[in-house]
Amino acid sequence: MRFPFSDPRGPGYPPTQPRFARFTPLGRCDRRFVTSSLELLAEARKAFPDRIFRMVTDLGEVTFLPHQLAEEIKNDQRFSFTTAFEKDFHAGIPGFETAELGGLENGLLQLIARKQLTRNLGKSHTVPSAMDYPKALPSTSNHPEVRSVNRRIEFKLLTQAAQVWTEVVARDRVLDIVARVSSRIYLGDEVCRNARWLAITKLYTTHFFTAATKLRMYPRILRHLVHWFIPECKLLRSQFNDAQKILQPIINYRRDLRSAALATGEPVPEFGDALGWVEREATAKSVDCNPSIFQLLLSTVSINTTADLLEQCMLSIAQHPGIISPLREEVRDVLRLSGLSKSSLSDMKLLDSVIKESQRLKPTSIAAMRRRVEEDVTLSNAVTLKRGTRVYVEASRMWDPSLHRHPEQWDGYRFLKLRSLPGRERMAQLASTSPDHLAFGHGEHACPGRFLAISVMKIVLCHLLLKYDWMLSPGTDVKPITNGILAVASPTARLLIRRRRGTAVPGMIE
Ligand code: HEM
Repeated sequence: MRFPFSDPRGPGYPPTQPRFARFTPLGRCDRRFVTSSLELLAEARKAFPDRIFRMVTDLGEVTFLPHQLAEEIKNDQRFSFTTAFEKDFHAGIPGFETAELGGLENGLLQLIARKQLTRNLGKSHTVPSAMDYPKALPSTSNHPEVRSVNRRIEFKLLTQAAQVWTEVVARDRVLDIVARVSSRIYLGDEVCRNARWLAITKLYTTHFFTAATKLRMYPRILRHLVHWFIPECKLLRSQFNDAQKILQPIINYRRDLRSAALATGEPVPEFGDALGWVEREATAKSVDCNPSIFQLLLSTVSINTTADLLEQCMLSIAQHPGIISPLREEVRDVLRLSGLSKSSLSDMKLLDSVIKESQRLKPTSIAAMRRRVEEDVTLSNAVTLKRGTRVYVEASRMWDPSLHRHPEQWDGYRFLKLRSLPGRERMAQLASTSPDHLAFGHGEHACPGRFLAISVMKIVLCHLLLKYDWMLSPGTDVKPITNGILAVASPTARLLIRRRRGTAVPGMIE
């Protein structure tokens, strides 16, 4: 496999004025003609190994810390994730309401992600739990309960059941599945099949990032005015209004039910989804929270990130078809033994390794731990970072030859093998974070939704591996795209997919 971060426009593309224009080791050097942000970061790292350097980026000037400092800053309150997010995503400007809540000051989102979403993975109102049904029921797709579960959760890549090869755009199909599954968890049965909501939840994040980037091209002082005229910002506002129109009646209905129950002394209904949890937690903490904004924020942090890694994983598997049989074998063995449950998902160690390896080569961001320095800080290497400095930590350990053998190659067994080394078992797991693997961040702000994302990805992959064959469409472009700090799986990659015969496995929904 080629190193995936090469310029998506292909070799020989003429050097352009890059988004990242120059880097300076705290003010010394200047560089101009580099073709991609990834190459520029790599050059800077080579020039200043293990040192701090600065770059001008689409976010303004950013200071990059070497991975050695990740541990030092990871829980330091003077490095704020909140203000970095607010400033980068225009909190306070209409349409960017999620950036305000994204400030995450009230901690509601972290709380829901950490406490409710992770803890309730095994309960009946969440999608993963829905897989527990078949365990307790005869494993036949004709059983009415199984059929109803099947209707509620659709893991279909193809609408038709035909066993013929059909070409699909990987991104579209994967995003579809993740949006449906996530909406089922976040909003319950009422909304998860609402086509208008699904369209919003799939597109909002892309519009959010595009609009934010466009707006950043204007001086901060003008942004409160110009956003009214930027088409992407208009689109964001209209999506926000549409989301409110869809969600508010449900929110009102639930509130009415609760008030009626309180008035009549009946038990107050509990709603086992994120819409219900956030209302309850906000009341308990006495904080204001607009549930529609909360849902959009949840979509922003979770749906595209999960779909992106899932797509990258499917593409990697398609590029290495030798891994498919061992994966199917592992999934089948685990399901036969213990059905689909939270603990059986952790027994799928090869699957875990395959996803982690796909993430290692193409994380969602080429640098990690976005923070803003809130007061002057002198680091252990005697460098002082001034208040207001925007900081990232270098993620290059994931491709470091001193850490990984042939780091440029995809090896689905890499992290499985690492598990067998004394002292490395925990670090080799997909959910673990460390300065060597920063794809979920690290420290206090490390992604609290990763346990949910991992379960969702594993469940979807179990279904896909057992029910479908897939391979790359001839000539399709699988190269990821890097845009500034972001890296996304190829948005145009096409797969050939077909339904498999005779895939019934005990403990698995047909
Ligand atoms: C494969 C999927 C995902 C990836 C790759 C991912 C990645 C990340 C990363 C890199 C961070 C920043 C960490 C840091 O700076 O130290 C983050 C933060 C966060 N993520 Fe995720 N994420 C994913 C899925 C999810 C899901 C499903 C949820 C929610 C259900 C979620 C909720 C959050 C929240 C709330 C934060 C902010 C944490 C804080 O401020 O303390 N993420 N994520």
